[in-house]
Amino acid sequence: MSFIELKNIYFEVNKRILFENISLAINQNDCIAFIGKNGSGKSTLLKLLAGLIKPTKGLVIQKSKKIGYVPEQPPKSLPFTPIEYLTHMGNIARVEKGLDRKIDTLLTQFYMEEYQNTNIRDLSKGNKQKVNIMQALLNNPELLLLDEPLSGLDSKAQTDLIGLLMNLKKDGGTIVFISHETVLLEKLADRIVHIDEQRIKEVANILSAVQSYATIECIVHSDSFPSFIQESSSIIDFQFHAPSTYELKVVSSKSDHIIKKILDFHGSIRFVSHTSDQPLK
Ligand SMILES: Nc1ncnc2c1ncn2[C@@H]1O[C@H](COP(=O)(O)OP(=O)(O)OP(=O)(O)O)[C@@H](O)[C@H]1O
Repeated sequence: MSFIELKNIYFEVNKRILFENISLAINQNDCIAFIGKNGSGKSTLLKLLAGLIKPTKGLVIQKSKKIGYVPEQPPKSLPFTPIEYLTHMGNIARVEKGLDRKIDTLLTQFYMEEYQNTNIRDLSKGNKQKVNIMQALLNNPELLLLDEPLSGLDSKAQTDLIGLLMNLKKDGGTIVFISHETVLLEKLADRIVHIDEQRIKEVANILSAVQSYATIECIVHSDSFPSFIQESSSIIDFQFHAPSTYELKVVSSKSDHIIKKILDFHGSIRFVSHTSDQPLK
């Protein structure tokens, strides 16, 4: 039996059909990424899995109730410190034993000890996002659902979080996440589900999900990894070649935008080609 299953789901919102007869079986220890363009329904599908919303028609069958959910928006202006907030959230999640210890461990794992008594509304976006993720881990979830977990995190925090998620996966956890970041897709996902036109389709890799992409070879001199590569959701893959030379695969329609970013970064373009890539059937 699947760990969690969507069966013949229809979902309608504001008279718009968002999903039409979709089914998806998720097994224990699967690590699945949802990809798709803005507004395709990724967050809605995650909320259906979390049981936060109900489908118009169809079934969501959950084997475990130990679900952690990381929403897209971190808490913004809560009048609590991380410790107070996590204590409230732990009580709501009915974490009965060892809540204080669990909170301490999470504060350490996320390098948040120095902010434990700072009001959440005074935290940076990245640190708010860390609190957002920590609340989902309080009850040692068997299924973790994350909506754009890397958003707002600096590259060190991103690497730390990816490490934490990889450990959860190694320990048998089941993870479903939405991310535009190729690094997370590459390191974590063993299944990629593309949401498009009210349907879902499992694809072999992220390149299979886009109709066409451009290859841009560029030279960027930088002591650290160029931030725009990391931050751009239009870059679907990259390789580092000779010193300072990068080969980027970008969504075709966004190639001009990425070329501008490279030039803004004082980089230079060596080569651009547009390829039509047929999606896998
Ligand atoms: N409760 C709601 N009320 C009205 N519209 C909604 C509701 N929930 C979702 N929608 C609409 O459904 C569509 C899909 O939204 P959703 O947030 O799931 O997309 P997404 O793929 O996660 O988008 P993004 O990549 O921009 O975050 C959007 O057009 C959104 O406005």
